[in-house]
Formats: sequence, structure tokens, C-alpha cells
Amino acid sequence: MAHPAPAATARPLVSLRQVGKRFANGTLALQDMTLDIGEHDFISLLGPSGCGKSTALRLMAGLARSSGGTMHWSGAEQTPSGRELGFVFQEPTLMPWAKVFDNVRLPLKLAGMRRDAAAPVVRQALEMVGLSRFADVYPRELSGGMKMRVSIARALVTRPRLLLMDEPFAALDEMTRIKLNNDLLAIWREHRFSVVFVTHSVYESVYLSNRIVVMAARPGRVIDELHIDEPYPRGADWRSAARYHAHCTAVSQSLHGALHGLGIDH
Ligand SMILES: Nc1ncnc2c1ncn2[C@@H]1O[C@H](COP(=O)(O)OP(=O)(O)OP(=O)(O)O)[C@@H](O)[C@H]1O
Repeated sequence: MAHPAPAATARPLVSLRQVGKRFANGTLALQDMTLDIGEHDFISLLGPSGCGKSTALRLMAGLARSSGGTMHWSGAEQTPSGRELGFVFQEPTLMPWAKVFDNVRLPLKLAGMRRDAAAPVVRQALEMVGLSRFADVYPRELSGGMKMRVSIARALVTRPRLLLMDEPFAALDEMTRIKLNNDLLAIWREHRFSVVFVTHSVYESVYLSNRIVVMAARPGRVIDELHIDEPYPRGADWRSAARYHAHCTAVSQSLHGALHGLGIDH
């Protein structure tokens, strides 16, 4: 059944206010980022190399400490526990010596869950990404797309409320990327977590997101936000729709502004 794009900023899950990051060498990687991540938002961070996308994601994940601003998680200022967020990197970062099952089980193991209790949870996560039959194989036996699916299953095995993804499909071929885009959207619609997705691709961001945050470099900062108020599910029809291409044009123009330091006026 079709449902509309989530209303932007409805009941924010995480609120960032003027969050910044300056590294010890003086680089201002992120300046005054203000963003509300709503329940069941799918937000893309889009911008040229060095505009602070990864830094923003790492700050949200608590993997780096901000040098200014505040971050509130569901109304309370606190670091989210590992169970409330999942992180997917560009590389699948799997343990080569462990089978798929044990790679996906890792966050539960770290949380102290016994293997027998974890087993059905791991199986569910593998089912979500279509890898039920591959629990007992090693990562080296899998294609790049399948390895990324394992990485997504591992991030989702704790049922996080927020999934952070740093260019997860950038290294994949076009067909695999399209398939993973579709499968990610299906999982997101069914399980209703929020996503912050870093990408360089205008097309991918418009395909997936209900909100696109455009960023510029030197210093890294947000310069624009575009809303893609189009219904889900989105599939092949959406990719060939005139409205999809109109959104891509608008986002490209905004990104052009990011590259050339222009102000954007929507
Ligand atoms: N540990 C660090 N120490 C110093 N500077 C850093 C560090 N990490 C990142 N930077 C700098 O901060 C800026 C933002 O980097 P970041 O990786 O967040 O950008 P990005 O938009 O994710 O880039 P890309 O698309 O190339 O991955 C860049 O100028 C980068 O060189």
C-alpha cells in the first residue's frame, strides 16, 4: 500500500543544534549544523568531498566528540546506546575468519546476549536482507553486494531506531546498487527506523529520501535542505517519472551552488 513521504521533523528522534567539529590541526570540518531527524525520516547528506558528511555522521554516532553545539536524543541530552543506532560503512568491514552468522551476531555478543538467545534474532536479521541461506558461509564466498547485505543485517540486528549509512553502496556496480536501494527502502518501510544516508549521488538521494541536506566545504556546513514529498513505495516507475527527474534537477542546482559557494533561493 502506498504511503506518503514522512512529514519532516515530526517528533524528532535526534535534534542537532549548531553542532560543530574543529580538528586539532585547525580544520573546521563542520560548522553549526542544525538538523532534526524525525521518526521514520530518510535523510540524505549530499555534498562534495570534504564538506563534513562523514564527520556529521560520526558525531551523530558518538564516534567523535563535537567541539560545539548540542545534540539531543529523543528529548534528552545523552549519548544514544549502541542498541539505538546502527552504523554501515562504505566497506562492509566483516570479520573474515567468522561465518556470516557470527558476523551478524557480533553486536548482540558485545551486548552480552547468549548464543542460543541470539540465534533467532540473527536469523530474522538475515531474512530481512535476503541472506537466510548464507548463515554458514564465510565472507570470502560472497559477492560485494552480499557482503554489504551482511553489514546491513549486522547494523539492524539490535533493531536500532536510527540507521547511519556512510556511502554504503558507492563501491558497488550499478545493478547491485539499484537492487540494494530497493531492498533498503523495503526494510525501512517495514521496520520504520530513521535513516541518515551519506551519498555523492544526486540520483540515489532523490530515489531514496524524503529529505536531502545539501552541504558545502571549507568550512563543512549545511547550505540547503530539499524535501522530496513523494509517496512510497518507490520503484522503477519512480525512477522513470518526470517528477523524479524534476527533483534531480532541483537537487543538482542546489549542489552546483554548494560547489560554487552560491546562495540558493527556492
Ligand atoms: N581526523 C581528522 N583530522 C583533521 N582533519 C580531518 C580529519 N577527518 C576529516 N578531516 C577533514 O575534515 C573535513 C571534512 O571531512 P569529512 O570526511 O567529514 O568530509 P566528507 O564530506 O565526508 O568527504 P568525502 O565525501 O570525501 O568522504 C575535510 O577537510 C577533511 O580533510
